[in-house]
Amino acid sequence: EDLVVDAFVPLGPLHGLPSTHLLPSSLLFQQPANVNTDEGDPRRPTSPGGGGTEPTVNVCDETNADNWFIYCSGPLLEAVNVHSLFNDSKTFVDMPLKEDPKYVNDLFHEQFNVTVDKINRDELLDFVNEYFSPPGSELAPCVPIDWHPQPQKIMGIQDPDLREWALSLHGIWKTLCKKIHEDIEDHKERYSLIWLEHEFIAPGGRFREFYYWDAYWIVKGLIASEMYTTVQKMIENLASMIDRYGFVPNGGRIYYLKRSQPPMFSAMVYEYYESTHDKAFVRKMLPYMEMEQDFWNDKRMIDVRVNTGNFTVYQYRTEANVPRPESYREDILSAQNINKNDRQRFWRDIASAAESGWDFSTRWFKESGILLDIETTTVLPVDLNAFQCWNMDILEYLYERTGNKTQSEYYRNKRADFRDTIHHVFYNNTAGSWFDYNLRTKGHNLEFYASIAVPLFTGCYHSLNQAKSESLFKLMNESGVFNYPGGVPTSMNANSSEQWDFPNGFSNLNHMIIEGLRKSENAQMQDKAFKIAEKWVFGNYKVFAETGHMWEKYNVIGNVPKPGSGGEYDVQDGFGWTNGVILDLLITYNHRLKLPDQLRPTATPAADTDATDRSDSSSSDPSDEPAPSRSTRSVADDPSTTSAAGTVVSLCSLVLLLLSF
Ligand SMILES: OC[C@H]1O[C@H](O[C@H]2O[C@H](CO)[C@@H](O)[C@H](O)[C@H]2O)[C@H](O)[C@@H](O)[C@@H]1O
Repeated sequence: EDLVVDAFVPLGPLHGLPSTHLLPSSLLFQQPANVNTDEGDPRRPTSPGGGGTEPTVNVCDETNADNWFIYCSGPLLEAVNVHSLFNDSKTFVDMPLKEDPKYVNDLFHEQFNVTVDKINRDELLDFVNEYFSPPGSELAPCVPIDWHPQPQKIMGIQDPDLREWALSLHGIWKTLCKKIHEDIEDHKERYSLIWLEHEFIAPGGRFREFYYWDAYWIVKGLIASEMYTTVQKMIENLASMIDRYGFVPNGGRIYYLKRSQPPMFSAMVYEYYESTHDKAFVRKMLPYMEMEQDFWNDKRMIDVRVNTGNFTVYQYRTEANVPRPESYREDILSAQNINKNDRQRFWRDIASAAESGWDFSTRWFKESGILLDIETTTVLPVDLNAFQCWNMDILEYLYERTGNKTQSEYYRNKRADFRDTIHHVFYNNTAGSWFDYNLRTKGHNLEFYASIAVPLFTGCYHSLNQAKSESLFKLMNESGVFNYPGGVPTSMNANSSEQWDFPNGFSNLNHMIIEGLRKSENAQMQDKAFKIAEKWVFGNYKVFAETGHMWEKYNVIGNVPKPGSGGEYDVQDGFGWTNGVILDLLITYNHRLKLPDQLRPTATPAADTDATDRSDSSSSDPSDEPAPSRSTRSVADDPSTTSAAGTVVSLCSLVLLLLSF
């Protein structure tokens, strides 16, 4: 029954699923498009899949957005995805409305008074072109007011070629700077973008809005660029999110309103303070830091019983149990093999993985290692708890700096207790490291994930107990994760084809590992920190020299440099956290980092001599090639809209399928 009446959606390989899929009608709304959004209307949009056992919790609804029926759920969103108007599901939900949402919704219902499968695709595309503007058109480029061509710190980088490169990266802040058009403030209901007063640095590519945890590494880079006012503005933007919503959403769009991302707000305030000693600003931010703590304490804590007692820890767990609008088609397709009664749980675990920032990774999957077996809310994540431990530490420190002894002491005690909790729940004495804890298996996941190094980065262990950090180092060393030419991989799982797995290396994870080792008291670990920094910096440099871009993630294997791949969207360029990490490392090691001669711009390119990794890097799969950077185009011109040829193939498939019944 799933296959009867649908538009056909041939899609590329995704989450290890075969390459052609039909978007199953039984997962979608089974009602004419002619519904309205009034509470009392019995035909009011329900959740896709229906039939679930839980009440539907949409990612945005009438409680937090005036235009939820356009961007978060409903027949129009569904139709755009069923008919595959765009290659990337995120394109449509980022398109501003030209008229009021209710008006456009009513027009849509009038014009398409049929079930979604009967809608004519070309007419739908015309409709979208007529009533929506291109994604990103609500954002203006900007030059941050504190941008100077030659910041002192960057000019202090000793190696001339690395300094030149750092200046280029410093220049990219002007490309990634975004300012929301002023007139949007009076018409917020026409946008999925959440209004922000100040300009900000976006990650880049399809990520046009702010992203929460990305912002921490962007801030590190802005500090290297001596752009303290921009840092302040970015922090103020995030504080305004906490003020309005009680927490920082995953990103700056209304479809992110039911989930957060790793909590780095306090860490950004801390980094800003360490560079500026601006106590007045810290005093202003402390109430927001507290409010954010309330969110994580009230909404994201869970009790766990382990051998040594009962503890309460944090986990990633959103309430939303529907497909993510920015990945609507992907989530519908993935769910077709999930039992109807389990789909809401499945989508909640999907969105909870997105809250972790690790979307997606075998880290959240059962032993089978496939997305269909995702169980994010069964996992107690070591990195989140280590971040929270750091937040308590930062609160203690900043309260002390600003003269509030009582609160400082409160957080000192809280952090000391929580450090013990982390030990009891996450530390595995036999393996000598911290690991995620699984509530189903009642044990640690002993596979390597770069997240096990986060307690080292956040210093969440007794400072006198250096043996703990040394044994983590030993474990990582012995498991071979330091042996790859391009940096440390995210995991050692090579089978998932998810982006947060092998062979991808992410700059934020490599940065945390480097910083954790660098700040240790062990010379061998500090030396390893430098070696990883060299690999990461030189690998990024090579790829930049070759492609002219900084990428969201990198393939760490093989001497032929490559951007990363895998997951549900093309690798993106820009890229906020990548640039931030490189600038920070170039400043941290400004006297030590020396570009190898063969990488110098004047050098003849060296032949690739690495035979071991050649099989991976010489892949002839064209989809393996780095994706070209995207730019904003009108919808009609957008090459990402699916082709007429694709539709003909789809319709042929439909005829064949119907004949087979
Ligand atoms: O559209 C799919 C997902 O994209 C985002 O996740 C990825 O990019 C973010 C921005 O760089 C990054 O913070 C995250 O770690 C990446 O996995 C988004 O955050 C997800 O919520 C979204 O579903």
